[in-house]
Amino acid sequence: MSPSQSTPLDSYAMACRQLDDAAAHLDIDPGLLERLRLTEREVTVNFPVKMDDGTLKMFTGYRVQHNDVRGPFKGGLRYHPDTDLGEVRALAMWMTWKAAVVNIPFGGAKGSVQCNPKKMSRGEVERLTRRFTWSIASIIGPERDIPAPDVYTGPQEMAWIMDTYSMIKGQTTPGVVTGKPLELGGSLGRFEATGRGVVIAAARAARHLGRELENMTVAIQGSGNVGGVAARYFERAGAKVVAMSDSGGGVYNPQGVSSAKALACKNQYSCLLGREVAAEDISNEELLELKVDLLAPCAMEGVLTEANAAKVRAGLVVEGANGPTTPEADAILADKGVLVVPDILANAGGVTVSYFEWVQNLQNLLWSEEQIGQRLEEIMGKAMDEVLAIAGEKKVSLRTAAMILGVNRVAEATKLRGIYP
Ligand SMILES: NC(=O)c1ccc[n+]([C@@H]2O[C@H](COP(=O)([O-])OP(=O)(O)OC[C@H]3O[C@@H](n4cnc5c(N)ncnc54)[C@H](O)[C@@H]3O)[C@@H](O)[C@H]2O)c1
Repeated sequence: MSPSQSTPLDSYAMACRQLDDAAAHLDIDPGLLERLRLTEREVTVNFPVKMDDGTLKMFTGYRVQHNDVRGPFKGGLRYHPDTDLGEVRALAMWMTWKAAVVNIPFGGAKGSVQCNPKKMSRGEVERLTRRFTWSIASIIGPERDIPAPDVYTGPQEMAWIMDTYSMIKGQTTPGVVTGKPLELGGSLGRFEATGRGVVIAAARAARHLGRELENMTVAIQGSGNVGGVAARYFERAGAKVVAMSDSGGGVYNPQGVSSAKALACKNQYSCLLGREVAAEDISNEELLELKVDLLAPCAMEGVLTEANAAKVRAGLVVEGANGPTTPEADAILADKGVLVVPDILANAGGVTVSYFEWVQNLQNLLWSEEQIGQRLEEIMGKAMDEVLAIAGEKKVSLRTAAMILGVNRVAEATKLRGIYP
């Protein structure tokens, strides 16, 4: 497998390009660089699910394990009709660097199933989740590879994974997944962790620009786990959320959009409606080009591209989503003087509190919400400081600086371990 063989959706090529940009600042042996570029294991499974109407339907799922040199593989599980192996490879690689940037002893992995859960019943999603878990059970486990929620999966899917895995093993094994419901060993603060971390990163970045979040205007793409929670925390920090969106489009009001109302609307109608939240309806494309202080893409990858980056009017972009900015867009934004806080730093709150959840599961401990919040602030704050220092010293973007920090940690750990057998 090489970057040139990656799929037309160029997430993996994009991830490799970011790796090369960082490697240019590091003294890495070419063989080692090749090792870091390649994934360690890629599993594709085709599996049957009995649908509600009695028919049998085949689904395809992936689990890609990029690197476990610093600790067990770790990464989310996505349910999406457009997912493919190239996307999952990239997402797995980004997980490796992300865990290293926040200095947490995990490697990187990712999984996905090609499906549209919005068009499936709860029973169908449960059967799909359980059969997929069964199909990959031999390569996951609390000391091996620990999935977590990602796009269109959440605590309920994690509960089914935990239950299926526990049944296979003959013993209750909460540590096999993170992002579980609290009743099953989930951690306080895990649901909020990624969105909360986005706001911690945004606050530090704003301060770096000589500003505070208070009164800053914010546009958020995506109002799921990451975007929805980030909106609440931005409001708590005194920022004014003026636009939010989901896959169907967005809403905008320069005087502010109440995140509580927007999320209630989404709950009731499964979409955002301007008339319900006293705002104007806008498209996702328009949201990205709004005149705001801060733009937080919190949905899918590849939304800021060569085609629209020049039209971004925000001075600060904080990436809640993984891979929302292509390398071409990165260059355009840098030229315009837009500060981009990269995904592997900005959304690392999720993996950080996942680590807390895993540690609590392995030790049968329960930490308080206060402990979790405090440790999250410390870890995210330290990573932000380290990345800002590298960016200043080497005169590189925050993305390249974060990659330098993460890749170097993985490279050093790899050298120390050596090759066996
Ligand atoms: N959940 C986590 O802990 C976590 C951690 C780190 C990074 N991420 C990343 O954050 C992003 C969002 O994940 P999530 O967990 O919030 O998922 P989610 O399923 O909870 O929410 C996804 C949101 O994106 C919207 N969306 C989907 N397709 C869209 C499109 N084409 N245009 C605009 N909006 C669209 C959906 O309507 C929804 O509001 C993904 O890139 C994911 O990999 C998630």
